[in-house]
Amino acid sequence: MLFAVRMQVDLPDMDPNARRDLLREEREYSQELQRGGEWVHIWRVAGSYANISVFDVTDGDRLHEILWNLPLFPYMSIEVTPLATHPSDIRAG
Ligand SMILES: O=C(O)CC1=CCC(=O)O1
Repeated sequence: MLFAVRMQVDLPDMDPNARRDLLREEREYSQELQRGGEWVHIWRVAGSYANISVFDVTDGDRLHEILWNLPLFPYMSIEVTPLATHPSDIRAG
């Protein structure tokens, strides 16, 4: 199942080393899922500390598990949009 996910990040003031470590953990976690094929796209939302990502996962439970375990999850607002095939998509056959 494909899902589009918008993640808005709102980090509180924190120790600079803790912030650096947190962002490194987030990048490593995200890149591992990208290499595994479940995190298909990640795009920065221009002008905002947010991203729009596309996930290809078995079901909503798996997406929830991925999002819940994001190191930045406590500092994010997340919107999930399930995706379906568009009838005008020339690749859909
Ligand atoms: O910077 C962001 O948009 C938050 C984020 C999610 C995965 C990642 O590597 O950064």
